[in-house]
Amino acid sequence: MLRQFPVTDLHRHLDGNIRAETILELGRKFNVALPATDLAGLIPHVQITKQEPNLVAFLSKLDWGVKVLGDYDACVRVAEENVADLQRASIDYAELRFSPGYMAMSHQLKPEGVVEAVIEGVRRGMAKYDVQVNLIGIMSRSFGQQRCSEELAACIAFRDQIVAMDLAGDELGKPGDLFVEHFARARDAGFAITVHAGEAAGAESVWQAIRELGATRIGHGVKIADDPKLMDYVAKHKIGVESCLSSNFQTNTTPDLSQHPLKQFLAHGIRASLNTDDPGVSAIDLPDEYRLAREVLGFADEQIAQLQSNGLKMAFISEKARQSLREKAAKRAL
Ligand SMILES: O=c1[nH]cnc2c1ncn2[C@@H]1O[C@H](CO)[C@@H](O)[C@H]1O
Ligand SMILES: [Zn+2]
Repeated sequence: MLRQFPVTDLHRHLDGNIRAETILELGRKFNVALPATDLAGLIPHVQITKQEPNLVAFLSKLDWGVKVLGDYDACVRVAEENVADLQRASIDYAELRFSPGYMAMSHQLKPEGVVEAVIEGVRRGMAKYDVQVNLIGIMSRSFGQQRCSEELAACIAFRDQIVAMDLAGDELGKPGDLFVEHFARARDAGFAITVHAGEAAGAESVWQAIRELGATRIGHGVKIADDPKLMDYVAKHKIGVESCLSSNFQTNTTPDLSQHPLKQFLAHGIRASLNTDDPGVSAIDLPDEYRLAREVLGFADEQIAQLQSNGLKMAFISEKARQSLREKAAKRAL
């Protein structure tokens, strides 16, 4: 990445970035029977070590991280550690997304309490580290409509501290049509909308997310490249595409990364940015993704700068905040 421009990560799951050491410690604390008692033994259960056959297999690697969240303090801790990790990855501004129901479910916590704890952890992290963070609430579609309603209600209860709502999880098993009412409520509450679409399912899922759910940004959107009309639409309407290279390889969405459509997106004038998805689970961070863009997609400085510029434009922040991020990066270049 180019240090003279702001570095953003707009698609980063806080609950897909729980450190393996923390999982071990919290597992001991809350008497959760983990599949291993040491780090080397645990890693294959909580990180991707080889390409997974599909999205759902990939997603199962996030489960141990949330199974050890035994109380609200544990949620505060992982949120604060997430902010520390941002600084380590040289990120200036991140949107951390999380699924309060998923984080709450193993120990019967309340989704509202999880939201409050995550806000507190991020607040503590921002007091310590030179990083700006906004939060995105996730509705985990895999657990159905009722659970998603509860997640939305928990986020609405903290409306002022969450910028957007997202839909994540099993895109094939739980299509977007099941969540039209949820997103109407989310938009009424004033949230911006980003939706995971065109990852496991096809271009029609992206059309649905834009037209029926009101998405102005799309998570992954790999399958946009299959539909020329959608390519034009996304470019014309400045729909932001949150690309995540390693994740797309590991979920088998893009079995050959050199064929990833990010290159076509940029060439078509689509506002696409580079992001991590689940850095802890994928065992990568943002600098690795920029390295892949150069080495596997052959990007030169011009395209790297475009990705960073798109990330800043897509961010769910005010113009004033955007400008202060630009100024911070420009100073660093002197
Ligand atoms: O790449 C992804 N695609 C779809 N859903 C995802 C991905 N990574 C994580 N989650 C989902 O997000 C929630 C936790 O934040 C969980 O529902 C998890 O399954
Ligand atoms: Zn994601």
